[in-house]
Amino acid sequence: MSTIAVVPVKRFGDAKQRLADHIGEPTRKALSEAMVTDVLIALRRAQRVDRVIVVTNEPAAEALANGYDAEPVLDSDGETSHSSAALVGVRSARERGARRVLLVPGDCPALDPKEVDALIEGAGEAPEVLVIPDRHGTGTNALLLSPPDVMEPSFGPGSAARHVELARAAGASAALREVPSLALDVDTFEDLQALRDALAGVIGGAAHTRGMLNRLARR
Ligand SMILES: Nc1nc2c(ncn2[C@@H]2O[C@H](COP(=O)(O)OP(=O)(O)OP(=O)(O)O)[C@@H](O)[C@H]2O)c(=O)[nH]1
Ligand SMILES: C=C(OP(=O)(O)O)C(=O)O
Repeated sequence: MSTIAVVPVKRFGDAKQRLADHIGEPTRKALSEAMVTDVLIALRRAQRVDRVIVVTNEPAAEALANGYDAEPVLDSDGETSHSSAALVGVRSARERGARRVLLVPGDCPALDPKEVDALIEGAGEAPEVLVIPDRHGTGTNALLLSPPDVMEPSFGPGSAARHVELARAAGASAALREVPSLALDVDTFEDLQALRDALAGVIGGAAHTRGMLNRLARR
């Protein structure tokens, strides 16, 4: 069954506003770029992901997509939200024959290709939605949608429980699946610390983000 990963990426100049009190704009841009790079490298290594689509209006992210075997797709004008960018990607994935879509954020750089493969291998029969929560258990970091249009994503606070409800309302089976490397998105300065601690415990992966974290630690 063809699985396409969809990675929405905001313009780097607008991204990571919740880090603005701690990190200046040039470094935030560089960090965003490093994280997207690591996500694309991990997805390229995942054997169960047939194709990767990056939804973005950011020229640097478009270039990264081209460089890492992904396909850039333009977001709508004004990049209205994570959920609407995800929908743009789902539509493109369906046009390319996807039977399943994995929505992955560009700010989960610890992403482990083996965990991605295990998630996809463990998926059941469609219609099904698997919700991968953040480390707090309340937000959603990834969604595995089978078929891709089984429901519309609804990211934002409290989205893990909401996604389960929406899936069930659409007549699909729905479950939360904890995927450790997908729990670590970077929204806040505390998330950066949690990521740093987690990466210290594993060898390999997230090379670009590790470099940025080292730079930040030296400041
Ligand atoms: N293409 C696109 N991607 C988005 C949009 N909003 C969020 N994203 C992406 O969705 C993923 C999760 O986004 P957030 O966790 O909200 O990150 P963020 O918007 O950079 O962070 P804040 O500015 O602090 O809200 C990241 O990969 C973002 O780049 C959007 O409007 N368009
Ligand atoms: C990360 C989430 O949403 P947003 O990208 O809108 O912050 C979420 O739903 O947990």
